[in-house]
Amino acid sequence: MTPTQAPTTPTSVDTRKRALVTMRGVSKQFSSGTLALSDMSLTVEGGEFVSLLGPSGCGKSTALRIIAGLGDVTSGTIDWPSSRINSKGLPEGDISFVFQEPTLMPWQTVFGNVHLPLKLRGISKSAARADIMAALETVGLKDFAEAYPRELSGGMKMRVSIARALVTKPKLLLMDEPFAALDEITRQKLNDDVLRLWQETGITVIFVTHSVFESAYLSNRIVVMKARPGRVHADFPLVTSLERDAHYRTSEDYRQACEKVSTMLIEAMGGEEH
Ligand SMILES: Nc1ncnc2c1ncn2[C@@H]1O[C@H](COP(=O)(O)OP(=O)(O)OP(=O)(O)O)[C@@H](O)[C@H]1O
Repeated sequence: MTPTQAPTTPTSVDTRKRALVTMRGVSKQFSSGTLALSDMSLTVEGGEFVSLLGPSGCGKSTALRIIAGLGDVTSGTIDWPSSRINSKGLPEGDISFVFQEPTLMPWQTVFGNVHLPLKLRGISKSAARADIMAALETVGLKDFAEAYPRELSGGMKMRVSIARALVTKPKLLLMDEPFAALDEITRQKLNDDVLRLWQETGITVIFVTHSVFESAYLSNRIVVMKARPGRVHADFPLVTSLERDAHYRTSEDYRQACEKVSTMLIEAMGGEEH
């Protein structure tokens, strides 16, 4: 993947697939007493790119972690209708998580960092080499395999983190504000990278962001959550016949998409502009 090429139109991807994951009436109360989610229901279909937005603290990360099996529900269910379930109650085939911080091991090279998920499964570096190099090529970092994290920019570190998430060839990629700490130009480049990745692999993406602009650029579906306790406030597709590229950012379709997301977000916050 070359970061300078513009991705083709996401709407050309066939999203009329079966439900991949369904949250039904999910509530989550932490031991501190905080009710983070209340009766949240959401179905994500295979091949979708869903952005999850909402007021700060409305439970976006909690929802993502619950989908990833990183936290229990207090009530409700998470179903994987089109997958076989393993002994941990998770679907066979991988779910990968990309966090806001790249969380790389500083003492390991880029290659070693991307190897980690395969190493944890007992796969040696030599056996994993082809998959690691393919993941690095996907994010445009093939030539940096032997570099250490300290030698990389913030955007490159995030690319390594994405490569590490992709190396297991997951069917679901969960991204929790992955680009929030990056400068605007790097963020836009990584947006294009992720779009291209989504189109090339057919992976399903659930992407948490605070950015109306980012969600309107990336997604083919937007889910806006209400203020805590979180649940779905608005859920709508974003359809355009345009390529998502620099021209799209100045188009009427994009302006309308931003306006709609923004309006729903203000509604979800209780109707006031913050
Ligand atoms: N481990 C935890 N223990 C107790 N409370 C928690 C825990 N994790 C999150 N919370 C609380 O649950 C609520 C939802 O948090 P969460 O991080 O899911 O929200 P968010 O929408 O992702 O927030 P932000 O947009 O600010 O990142 C918050 O009030 C938070 O303080």
